[in-house]
Amino acid sequence: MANTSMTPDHETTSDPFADPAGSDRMPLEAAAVLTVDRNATLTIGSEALIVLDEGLRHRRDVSNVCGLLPQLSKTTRAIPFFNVLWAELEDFDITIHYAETTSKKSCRPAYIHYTVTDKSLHGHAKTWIEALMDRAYPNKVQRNKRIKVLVNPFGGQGMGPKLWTRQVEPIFAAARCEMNVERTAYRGHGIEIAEKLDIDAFDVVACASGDGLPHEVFNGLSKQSNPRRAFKKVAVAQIPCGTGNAMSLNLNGTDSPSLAAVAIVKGVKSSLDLCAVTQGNQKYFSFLSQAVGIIAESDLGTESLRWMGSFRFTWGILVRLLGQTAYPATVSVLQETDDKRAIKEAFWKATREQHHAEPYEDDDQDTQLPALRYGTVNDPLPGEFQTQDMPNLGNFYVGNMPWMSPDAPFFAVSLPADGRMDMITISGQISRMTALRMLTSLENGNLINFPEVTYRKVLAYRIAPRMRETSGKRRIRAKIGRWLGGAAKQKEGLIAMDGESVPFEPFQVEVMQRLGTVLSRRGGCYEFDGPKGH
Ligand SMILES: Nc1ncnc2c1ncn2[C@@H]1O[C@H](COP(=O)(O)OP(=O)(O)OP(=O)(O)O)[C@@H](O)[C@H]1O
Repeated sequence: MANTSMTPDHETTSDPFADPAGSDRMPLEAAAVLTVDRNATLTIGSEALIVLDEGLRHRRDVSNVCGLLPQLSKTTRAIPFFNVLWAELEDFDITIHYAETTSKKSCRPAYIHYTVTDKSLHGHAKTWIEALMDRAYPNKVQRNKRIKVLVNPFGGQGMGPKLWTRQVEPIFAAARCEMNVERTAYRGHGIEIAEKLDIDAFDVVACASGDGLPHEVFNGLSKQSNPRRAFKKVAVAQIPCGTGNAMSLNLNGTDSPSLAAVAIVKGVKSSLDLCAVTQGNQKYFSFLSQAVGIIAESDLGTESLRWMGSFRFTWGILVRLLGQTAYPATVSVLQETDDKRAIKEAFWKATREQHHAEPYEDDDQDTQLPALRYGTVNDPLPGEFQTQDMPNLGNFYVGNMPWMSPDAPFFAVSLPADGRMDMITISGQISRMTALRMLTSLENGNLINFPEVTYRKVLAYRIAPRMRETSGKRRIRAKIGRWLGGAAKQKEGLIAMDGESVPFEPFQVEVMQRLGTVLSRRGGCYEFDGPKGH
């Protein structure tokens, strides 16, 4: 309970604790408590806003303090500052909007309304509201974000528009965000919208979709006349409404649309490495992952299992692991290290330092995209690349974020802006027992600790996948696997780029450090805290 004896004196202009900068704002200690009337006190605590309302004990009608009290006997409530969406004073009326937690996976907007009865408290109430807003929106968090919202009407199981209207829009509105909403009408529409976006009119593009639409938005921004500035100016965010919601899991820390909405409102602008991909004559950007082999098939080859939701991905892997499928390829890599101990140490160090990191700076003077340092997939292979033929490759997976789906943090030591991609390769010939152990350890981020897993930090790579040979037993196993795994018979192998299918052809990738901008809940780091084991 708050110490209500701290109630400060009324408004004063000669406060001994006054801000030395000469602002007329009262220091926090003085502003911490506001007695609204005889019974109600609002206190700015260290972690939360504490509401004491003794009057409610005697009141039958509590509807005007929506969401304040689950039971009449309870007269106090702590609202984390993170959940405070907006606070304002109009004449003598205080309204505090906040996100009320309704379950582990959802919240809804609620508000508290009080009238300041002691008129002489007006000045203090104003200062108090400002102090509360400073706590609710610390330094690096922008208020009143101007958000371009893209809604994919077919995202996930077609629930996108409903989730947006019911769970997200009311939270953005309560937080006084400006919104401009547009439904995507066809594949590639997100690219066009982002390409033509007035980057001075918006701070954020939020995609109510799976990971496909954010991928399109990054690529649309790259086509702006001043792409470097577009990337810096506009943060890309995801409102998780798809089947693959990795971006939101990693940056908002949730795949719940309502909780993600609060994370976006409170999101801190942060840099993100982007991967420049060349394939054939195409050039585009990938923000999340590139997969050849088992993961691509588990992601793209399980369309008929959409009813399983995100579990279809895990199921797809499981079935294929049991089939010991190999996906042959030639892989050329410019790697920084494959020393797992060094990789983990660098991760912990970066994570510790993140707490003292400088705020995001938009000081990039360049206007155009950085040139490709290693050429395209059509150029001769750069001398620094090390080439390996991998006839028994089972899993080739490159990621830029830890979680690829809920409970699947494949890239446990991935960092958002280290200028490195995390590359995992696993042989297709590991025993089924080991494969199962890997799958069950995945949740804790311990895949990296398996000796059978090669985990590298890389700057660039090229991969030329080949069709796999299927004969005898393998063909039968593949058939059973396809049937169980929900895959149609396909002539070619599959490559997944941010979860979307691209042609089964060689491609080359290089990382462009800090090129993209996103919103992150804690600022500059992902929500996964690293491998749980060691
Ligand atoms: N109106 C539309 N009609 C058809 N396709 C669309 C439409 N709007 C968006 N798309 C496309 O749908 C693709 C997938 O989008 P998104 O990721 O939002 O959905 P999803 O169902 O969750 O997919 P995933 O399973 O890849 O996560 C994107 O490539 C996007 O271009």
